Parts: sequence; structure tokens; C-alpha cells
Amino acid sequence: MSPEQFNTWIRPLQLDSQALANEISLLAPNQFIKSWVSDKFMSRIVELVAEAGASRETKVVLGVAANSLARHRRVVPEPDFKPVVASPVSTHQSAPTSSPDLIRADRDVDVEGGLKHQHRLNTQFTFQRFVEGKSNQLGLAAARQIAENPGGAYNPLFIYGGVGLGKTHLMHAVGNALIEKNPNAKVLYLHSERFVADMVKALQLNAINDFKRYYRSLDALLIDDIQFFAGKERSQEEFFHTFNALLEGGQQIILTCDRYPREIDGLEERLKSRFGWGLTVAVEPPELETRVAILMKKATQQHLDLPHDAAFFIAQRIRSNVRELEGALKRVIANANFTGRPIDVELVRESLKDLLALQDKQVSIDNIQRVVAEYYKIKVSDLHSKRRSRSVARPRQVAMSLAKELTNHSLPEIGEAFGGRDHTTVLHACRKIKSLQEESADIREDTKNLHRLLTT
Ligand SMILES: Nc1ncnc2c1ncn2[C@@H]1O[C@H](COP(=O)(O)OP(=O)(O)OP(=O)(O)O)[C@@H](O)[C@H]1O
Repeated sequence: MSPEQFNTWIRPLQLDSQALANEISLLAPNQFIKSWVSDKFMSRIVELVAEAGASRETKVVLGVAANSLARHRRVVPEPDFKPVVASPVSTHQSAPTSSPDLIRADRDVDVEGGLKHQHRLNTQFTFQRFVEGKSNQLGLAAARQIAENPGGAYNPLFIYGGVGLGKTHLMHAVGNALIEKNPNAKVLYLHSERFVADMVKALQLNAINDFKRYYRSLDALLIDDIQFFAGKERSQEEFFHTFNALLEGGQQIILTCDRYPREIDGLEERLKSRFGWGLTVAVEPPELETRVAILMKKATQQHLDLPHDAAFFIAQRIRSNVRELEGALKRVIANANFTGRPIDVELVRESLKDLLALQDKQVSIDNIQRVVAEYYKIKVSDLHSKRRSRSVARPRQVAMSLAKELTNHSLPEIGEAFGGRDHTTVLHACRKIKSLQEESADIREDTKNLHRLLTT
């Protein structure tokens, strides 16, 4: 089972403390997870329970937590916490919007003292413009469900994955769909740093109660890159209360992050655990076919004729993420406009010459991780994860030692790029691989192949 699968389906299960004797009762946070686990993993769970030495009579049952929020609230009392019940329809004034079509500045709310929140959804980030692939399938399915049924079973939705892979796009797509269905829906998108900055300002202006009231009146709160909450205790505290109030009110929360919640250092345990109450999904770097499909779609949106072989050429060379793919396409289009030539492989090659030359010279850590993951048939996220099984740990060490050898990054930088590991771990990996190269023909062969793949 991959770590993503484990995180999505197994980790959210809880042991029901009120189960009968001779019964192991597992509670899924929602029906979706329950039926998936029941279909795909139940027989294995039963086997494992038997292997673990349970008596023959022990039954394993799977249920849905009746009210996970209520159960958790009993465990973590919050004496000073009074949720404000939100009205489904906004009572705030709509500010006239003068923005062009890109940004929807739905409402500006002046909180006492001049604190100003802008509600920003990028109207280009819609479901129609999002290309489905294996790498984002689950995230997309969950986002679509939420757009249909906000505040339902998948609350919060936690989307995690590397940069430029469509997390923000998916989140906005839900927001845009909610507003399309109900123009009065009070949706707020913001980056976590903005949440922190607004909160600090509210504190300075003595307007923290307005701040709280405002956040708790939302129908949907979309917060991007919540890894920036790490180490900011007061913001976490405030967010924790806001989060609970929204969940209790049945309002939808969507969060994105560059890593799995449990792996965010400097984030309170209670927040980490709460983030997993709904559905946690990973987005992975897109495969070649999806990269081609994304390029074709972006071209069609701009009424451009992009031949398939030209799209293929770009997709084969630009592999790291969708943002870079878009950047490459923009260059090609600019060049085509400038020279008046039709887009073909030749024009693409010329347009991306500098980029490709640079890429040839500079091997990036991202690139190393992708190539190593592909080579060993594991996921890039395995390289970031905390898993220690040999099948993952050895490729990780190989990737770290290649990063040391082929890039100019320092040991701490390399450690950071591998799921926030310490520089001593990187050092150990380099030494280990060096000694293994002397002992093992397999490792010698692997590193030689990888070297060639990365540098030629
Ligand atoms: N599957 C997809 N189909 C179409 N466009 C996509 C897809 N995935 C990503 N994009 C586009 O790639 C760009 C980067 O995506 P986005 O900003 O959502 O990434 P992200 O995962 O939030 O990255 P970051 O962590 O850096 O914020 C956007 O322009 C987005 O529209």
C-alpha cells in the first residue's frame, strides 16, 4: 500500500472504544471512506487481526463515526469557545467590483479599525479548465463532490502535494462552483500567511472579535499552503477555534499543504489530527499523457493550434510541474506571435532552447527525485515521507547522494527537500551509498544508470 493510500484510507480510521467484547470496531469518518475500505482492504484487515493473535471469535466491524466532532470535543474541552452560528446567506454588503474577469472581488468587508478582507477567487480556476489524470483523480473527485454537497462528508478536505500541481486550482474550482450555484454563498479564499497577517492586525487594532465573527460567518473557507502556520502558535490557536466553529456549523473547509499534515513540524498535534477528520488526498506530478492533455487544453483555451507532436515534445522535456509546463507553452506562443510562424516541433525547440540548455546543465533536486522515483518505481512522495522500509529508504539515500553530487545545494537544503530531514541524515546517505557502491554491483549499476539519465 502506498503512503498516500494509507494516509487516505487507513489513518482516518479510529478504534471505537465502545465496541462489544470480542469485537474490533473501526470507525471511518464518512461513508465514502467506509465503503472504500470495506471493498478494498477489509479482508486484509481481518487477516492482520488474526495474525496479531486475536481469538477466533473476534469480529471486525466497520462503521461510520456518528458524530466525530462531538466525540472529539469531549476529549479536548475549550472553555472559552462559543461558536457563532453562521447564517447561510451573507449579511455583509457586497462591494462594487471593478476588477476584470480574472479576479472576483466579491465582497470587501471593513472590520472595525480599517482591517480589510478581500475575497478572491480566480475565475479561471474552474473544473472545466482542470485536466483529470491519474495523479489528481482522487482530489478532483473529492472537490467535485464538495461543490455538489458542501459541508457534507468531506469536511475538511485536505489536499497535499508538491508545488505547481493544481492544489490551488482545485480549491478555487470548488469556490467558483459554489458561487455559481449560489451567488450569495460567502466563500473566502486566502493564503495562510494572509490569515496570519490579518489576525495580527486585528489583534493590534483590538478587533479580534470582529475578526472571529467574520471568519465564522463564512459558508466556505479555503486556505492555501497551511504549512506556513508552522511555528505560529497564536495563529494556530485562532485557526483551531475558527476551524471548529466552521465544522460545527456545517460550513466547508478546504486546506492545501505541501506535505501530509502529520509531517508538518511546528504544527500542534490537535490541528494535525483535526485536519484528518474529513478526507486527505494527495496530488502527484502528472504523468506524460496528462502533461500532453494539459498542454492541449491550455492551447485550445487560447484558440491555438498546437500539433500533438509539439505538445509531446514539450511534455517530455518539462516534467516537474504544471506551472513550468504552462511557462514553457507561454514562451512558445510568444515566439510564434513574434515570428508569425506556426507552432511546430522546430519552433518549440527554438523557443525553449535556453530553458532546455539550462536544464541540461543544472540538475535540480526535483529532477533527481522524479528520475529516481521513476527508476525504482516508487512515488516522489515516498522520497519525502518518513517511511523507512528498504524499498523506499534505499532509493531515498541514492537520490540524496546524487543531489549532493550533481547539484550545488548544501546538505541542509538537500535534507529539507527530502521531507525536512536533518543534514546528518543526508551525510549518512552519501557515505552509505559510497560504501555500497564498493560492495554491491547492483547499486553500482543503479547509480551509473541514474547518473546517465540525469546528465545526458
Ligand atoms: N490538472 C490540471 N489541469 C489544468 N491546469 C492545471 C492542472 N494542474 C495544475 N494546473 C495549472 O498549473 C498552475 C499551477 O497550479 P496551482 O497554482 O494550483 O498549483 P499548487 O499545487 O497550488 O502549487 P503551489 O503549492 O505552488 O501553490 C495553475 O495555472 C493551474 O491552473
